[in-house]
Amino acid sequence: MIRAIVTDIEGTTGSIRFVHQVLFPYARANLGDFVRANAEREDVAEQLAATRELAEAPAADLEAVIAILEGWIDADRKATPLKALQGMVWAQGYADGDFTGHVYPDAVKGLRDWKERGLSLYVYSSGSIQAQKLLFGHSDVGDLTPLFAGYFDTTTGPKQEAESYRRIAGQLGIPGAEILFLSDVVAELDAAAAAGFHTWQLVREPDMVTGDHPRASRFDEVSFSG
Ligand SMILES: CSCCC(=O)C(=O)COP(=O)(O)O
Ligand SMILES: [Mg+2]
Repeated sequence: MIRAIVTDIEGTTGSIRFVHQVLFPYARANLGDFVRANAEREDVAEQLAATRELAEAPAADLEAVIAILEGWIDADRKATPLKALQGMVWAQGYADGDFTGHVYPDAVKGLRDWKERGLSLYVYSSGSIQAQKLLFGHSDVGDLTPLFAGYFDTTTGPKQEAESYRRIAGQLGIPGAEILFLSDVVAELDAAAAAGFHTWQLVREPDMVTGDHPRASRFDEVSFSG
């Protein structure tokens, strides 16, 4: 019996294209100037220090740290300090109306239906919690944040490690066997399944790697008891 649903974002609730062709290029174009202008801000300084530590570059000056972060964007590295800074940069883009968060119409309907059925909905993305709230708060169809009971990011752990899902279940106070995890990435689904979660893979693009998880191309194809 499923009581809670935890969903990935990129490739699951929204398109990979939006993340890679809108969000990441916006961050790539604006992160340097944002960091230069806000390096003294406490939350920014904290992430710059975390970047130096993760990159094992304690003596890196500001320009060197920016170069490290830009390299991580190019490599799509899910590094927690980069994700935190990207969220801060995207805030400006959403505020200026440069873009809205892409959410598939079937995902909007599915999430609304599941919430109406009494399920608790959560997000687990490599994007920071701030970035998740921005995307759903400024979505193509308006503010979807009232749908969600909570958010998890890589501060809980990497998405491809079972321990991260055990932590999520622990924080929710719900056994993994009563939680459904949705993602497009098999390694994430494998990790969730290893923690006892139910899983469905969203296969929204051609030629995607698939595994041993039930597959759906839309949220209304996802079925479970609960
Ligand atoms: C929160 S929107 C930006 C998504 C992002 O930065 C990312 O790396 C995609 O991660 P996901 O875990 O949603 O596939
Ligand atoms: Mg994904």
